[in-house]
Order: sequence, then C-alpha cells, then structure tokens
Amino acid sequence: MKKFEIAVIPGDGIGKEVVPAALTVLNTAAEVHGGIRFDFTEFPWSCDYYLKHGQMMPDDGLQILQGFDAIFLGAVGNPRLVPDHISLWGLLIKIRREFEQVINIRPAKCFKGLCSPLVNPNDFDLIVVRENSEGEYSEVGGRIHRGEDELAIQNAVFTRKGTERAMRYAFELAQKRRGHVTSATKSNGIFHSMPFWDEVFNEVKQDYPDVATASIHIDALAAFFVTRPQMFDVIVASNLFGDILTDLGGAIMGSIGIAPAANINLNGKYPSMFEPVHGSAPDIYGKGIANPIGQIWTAKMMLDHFGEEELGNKILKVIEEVTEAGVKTPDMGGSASTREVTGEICRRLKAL
Ligand SMILES: NC(=O)C1=CN([C@@H]2O[C@H](COP(=O)(O)OP(=O)(O)OC[C@H]3O[C@@H](n4cnc5c(N)ncnc54)[C@H](O)[C@@H]3O)[C@@H](O)[C@H]2O)C=CC1
Ligand SMILES: CC(=O)C(=O)O
Ligand SMILES: [K+]
Ligand SMILES: [Mn+2]
Repeated sequence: MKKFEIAVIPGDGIGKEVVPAALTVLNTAAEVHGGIRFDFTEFPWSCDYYLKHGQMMPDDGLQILQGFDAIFLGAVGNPRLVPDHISLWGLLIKIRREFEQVINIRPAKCFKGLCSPLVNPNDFDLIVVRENSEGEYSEVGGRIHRGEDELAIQNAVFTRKGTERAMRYAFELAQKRRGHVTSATKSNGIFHSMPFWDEVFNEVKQDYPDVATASIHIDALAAFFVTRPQMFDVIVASNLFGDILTDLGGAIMGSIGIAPAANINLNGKYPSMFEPVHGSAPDIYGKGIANPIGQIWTAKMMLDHFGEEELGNKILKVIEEVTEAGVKTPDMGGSASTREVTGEICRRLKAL
C-alpha cells in the first residue's frame, strides 16, 4: 500500500466548499485504485484564523508543513476581514516563496460539454508555465510621505536564475508535448526587465533546437487567447503575466472555476503545493454552488506529481464525462450544486 501524507489547507470562502469535495474524489480514487492511501491532515489557517491569532499561520507553520508529501490548498482571501496583501503574503505567497515553489503550471483546454464563450473554440490545449518566485510579485519597494507628496515604489525583480529556470522548464515540458514555446514579453513598454527576459529567452532556446518558439507581447498574446488559443502549446510568462493569462485561460474554457494549478518545488527540499487558479469567490460562498472541478483537476495534477498518472487520467476522463452529461454548476451554465457534481464524479469513477 502506497501512502501519501497530505497537508490540507481549505483557506477561505469557497476553498472550504471545494476542498472537501476534492478530498471525497481523492478518497474514491484511492478506493478504485486499491493500492494507494491518502492521509489528510487539515489546517484551519485562513482569514478567520488571523482574526483570532493575529497571523495567517502559526510561527512554526512552515516547519509543520515541511514534513508532508504535498500541500493541497483551496484559496486564501477575505477582503472584508483582512486586507488581501496581508492574507495572501501571510499564507499562500509565503508558502510559495519559502518552499521554493518556483514554477506554477496551469493548463487550459477545450472540454466536452462546456460552453466556451469563444465563437470558435477550436480544440485548444495549452499550458502556462508561470514564474512563481519573483517578478512583479515583489516586496521590494516602499512608501513615503502622506497626502499630496505621497509616493509608492514597487520594484519588479528578475534574476537570471529565476528567469532561466522557468524558461528551461517550459522547453522541457514542450518537448513532451507539441514542441512549441511562446514567451510572454512586453519589451516594447517595460524598459529593463523585459528586454532582459527576451535576451535570456533567446539564449535558452539555443539549447532546444527541436522546439519551435515565438515571442509575443502580453497584450497581443491576451487577444490571441481569445481569437486563436489553438495556436499555443506551452507559454512561459512572468509571475503577473502568468497570473492574468491563466484566469483568461479559465475563462475561455468556460469558467475560471475549472482551472487547475500546481506550485512546483524543483529542488526536492520542500513539498509542492496544489491549488486551483481561482480565489475564494466571496460572491458565491455559502450557496453550495461553487464549481469543484478546478480543485478536483488540481487533485489530478497532484496525482501526476506523485507519479500516479494513470489514476489522474481517470479523474480527468470522468470530469469530462460529467460536463458532457450536463451535470454542471451555474458558472458552467448548469443548475447542479457542488455536491451533485462531486457525487456524479465519484459515482462514475467507481463505475469505470
Ligand atoms: N490563489 C488564491 O488563493 C487566490 C486568492 N484570491 C483571493 O480571493 C478573493 C476573491 O478574489 P476575486 O478577485 O474575486 O477572484 P475569484 O477567483 O475568487 O472570483 C472571481 C469570479 O469567479 C467566480 N469563481 C471563482 N471560482 C469559482 C468556482 N470554483 N465556481 C464558480 N465560480 C467561481 C467568482 O464567483 C467571481 O465571480 C480575494 O481575497 C483574492 O485576493 C484571488 C485569486 C487567487
Ligand atoms: C494571487 C493570485 O491571483 C494568484 O497567485 O493566482
Ligand atoms: K487558489
Ligand atoms: Mn490569480
């Protein structure tokens, strides 16, 4: 029996609805497999926790997490209780940084039974490799003065190491896929960091002569996501560009509630973290209608990471069967609840 120890952080809002749904699917998957067991340890770290303890996680939170095989997280943020930059930097981004989860991989593809809002949603199947440790997500800078003379400086940080690492990951991924990498740039408007980004891309690509490349400014690239997403295989992007592109990736699939993600630690020193692209969706929290598919597909990415691709593929196959059968939450144009979609996925998984 293979055993995986997983730290579970539902977090805030619909994280508390979609994480339990995905755990049910993981337990069902384990049952179906017969040779795998998941041990889930849940942590209540969230904005509610912050109100009680004055911090998003305890002082030894990272030490506690370090011993697990993976972290499975829902979403962080309740701006009514805690400012977003405090809550996200105190938990989600803290884990990404401290555990050197330097790559964030976020796929988007055309799904049967989903109504993409695109007029012509030709079969697209793309994956964004988002640099996850630096870039525009930076604490470097500061604020001085108040009032008329008030000033805020926010520095983006691009290191050769971080940039090159994300690009190499993208090229290696493309070699296993359709052999194409697009670099998301903006070297026409951003004077220092993006020309640097382009230079590193041009250097790195020399090492992968079998991979075709394109370099496209982020504004045009965003438009191509809408007009011809089928042109993309792997896209490598800085932290913020990748963040924005992947909500768009969710949107062209039909809902941001479907989009999965994996925060990958490459050096093996710390666990990786699996959390969907979406946030805590305060506007629908508590109604029982949150789409659990993003979190469930994220669970599939965690299984892939554990080397259990076969089981992961079964989950993805069943997700697509369920959307095709029309069992969908309102964001996908249906009227099913979180529980109904989850129940249907589990039922079909058992019947495979
Ligand atoms: N990785 C994370 O934990 C993230 C956290 N956040 C935080 O989440 C909070 C809300 O942020 P927003 O900008 O509103 O983004 P959001 O992703 O939470 O919501 C955007 C829109 O998408 C809908 N939506 C999102 N996930 C859904 C799902 N599974 N099923 C159905 N509909 C879904 C929401 O109802 C909302 O209309 C903020 O505190 C924000 O900072 C935002 C993005 C990522
Ligand atoms: C914070 C956020 O939106 C993200 O990292 O995807
Ligand atoms: K999330
Ligand atoms: Mn985001």
